[in-house]
Amino acid sequence: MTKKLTAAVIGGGVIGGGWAARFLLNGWDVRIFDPDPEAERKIGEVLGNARHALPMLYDYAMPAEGALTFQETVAETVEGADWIQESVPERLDIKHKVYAEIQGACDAAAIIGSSTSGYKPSELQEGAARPGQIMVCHPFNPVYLLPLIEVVATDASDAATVDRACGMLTSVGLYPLRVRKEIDAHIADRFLEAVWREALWLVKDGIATTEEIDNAIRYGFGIRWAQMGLFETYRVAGGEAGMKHFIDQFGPCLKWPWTKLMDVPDLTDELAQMIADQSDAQSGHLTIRQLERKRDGNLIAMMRALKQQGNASGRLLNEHEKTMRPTLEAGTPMLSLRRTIPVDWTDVNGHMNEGRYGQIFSDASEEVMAYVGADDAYIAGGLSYFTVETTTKYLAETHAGEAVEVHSRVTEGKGKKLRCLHEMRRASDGEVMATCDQFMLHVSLETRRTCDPSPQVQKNVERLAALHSEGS
Ligand SMILES: NC(=O)C1=CN([C@@H]2O[C@H](COP(=O)(O)OP(=O)(O)OC[C@H]3O[C@@H](n4cnc5c(N)ncnc54)[C@H](O)[C@@H]3O)[C@@H](O)[C@H]2O)C=CC1
Ligand SMILES: C[N+](C)(C)CC(=O)CC(=O)[O-]
Repeated sequence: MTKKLTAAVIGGGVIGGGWAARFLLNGWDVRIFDPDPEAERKIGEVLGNARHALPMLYDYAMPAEGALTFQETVAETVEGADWIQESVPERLDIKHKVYAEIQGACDAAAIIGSSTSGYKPSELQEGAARPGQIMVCHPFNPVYLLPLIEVVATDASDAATVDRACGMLTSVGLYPLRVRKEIDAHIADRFLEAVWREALWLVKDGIATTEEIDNAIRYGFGIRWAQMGLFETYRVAGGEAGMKHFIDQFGPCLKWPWTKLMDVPDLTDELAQMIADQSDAQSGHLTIRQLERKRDGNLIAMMRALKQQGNASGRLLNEHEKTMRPTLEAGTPMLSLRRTIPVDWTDVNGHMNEGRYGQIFSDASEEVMAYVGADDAYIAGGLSYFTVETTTKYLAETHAGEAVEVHSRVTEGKGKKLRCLHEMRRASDGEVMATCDQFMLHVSLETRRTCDPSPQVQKNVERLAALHSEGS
């Protein structure tokens, strides 16, 4: 059995709360220290969002949540922890003080990651008892959904420890991007700063409002960036001649006055007020919590689309999900599927579309098939089952964010025939929400006609049918 891991989160604001949720929902125990008397409430709200959102990304149930505790001191928070994530305000003096407290009580083998947006790891390590223990692990908001973590180490860092840190990040569904050389603001924040600077000029110069700038991003290049990034996108934009042609064509523009480059507009009270007023006009009708929910729903739908395509962050989700696939156990009925209903499965009536029930019962039957030996390798060998008839009953409404379980029984299993009765139940109270009587026939994938299963699969199906008829 693998050891249950413990994370210590120091600073539980926007980012610390997101880290806590990411670890907790992946089954780690989490201890938090934050002197803010409101911290528990604020983290509770972030956790509420995360519990609703993160499980929707996956087609299997996530591990059981870890235990969450709030501590009174840094020392009791970090003692014995495997991972310590510092997310205190972006001030070097505060960070140094916190590292001294952390290193006075934590294990020497623990990872200390800093969420810093801009400091170099060598700056963080200055004056530390064990400098090599501290590395930048820079996340993106919301940490519970966005996978990128920029990992930046120094010559004082032990390479094996950095590798171990990256492995631990991967195990909770994150994407550690190793930054080769330390630099202010790592990689991604340099882009964000450049874009932000340009946007401030466009508002100040009266060229565009905050809403128009957001539209320029979300209706255009913002969608492209999520799937191909910058260089692959521009390679395609070069046409058949690719990147070289793109550079020949657009290279000269770099010298034209298209951007303000390093100029920073004076953030006067007047400019700050103008931006705040435009932002209020654009989004002031929604609370921050409502905007967070809207953001999370959009992110989930987009990432699930990439998951289906197996690209970018979607490929990472597919890899991570493999670690969640359960091993079925024979029972009457057998628990064939556990999952959360994603936001993109609902329809005009605000509940799960009937087509998705078909998906759920089909996924459940694939798990039963795999259990009896008709697994991926068997199918790759040219044999499988096809569904020829289903009768589905819809008994209760199913909503996005609800966790459901499918319990399956083999009600007929002879020769080419395999019949299952599936019940989809709400995980929280066991209420049966839908049933599906599914009749399948064994087929050859070469002839696309029925044929007998392999002797082993036939034996397994018969055994399961006998077991399930006893218990029914
Ligand atoms: N907000 C963002 O978009 C992002 C922020 N970051 C980085 O994450 C870090 C934290 O930023 P946010 O969460 O946005 O700030 P925040 O202001 O939301 O949270 C900071 C938290 O630290 C707590 N704190 C203050 N002194 C402390 C101490 N001595 N010990 C423990 N907790 C203490 C505060 O009470 C507060 O809850 C910064 O280094 C920032 O650069 C990284 C990625 C994105
Ligand atoms: C604005 N910011 C520098 C704090 C942004 C980040 O660090 C990353 C993010 O989530 O955008």
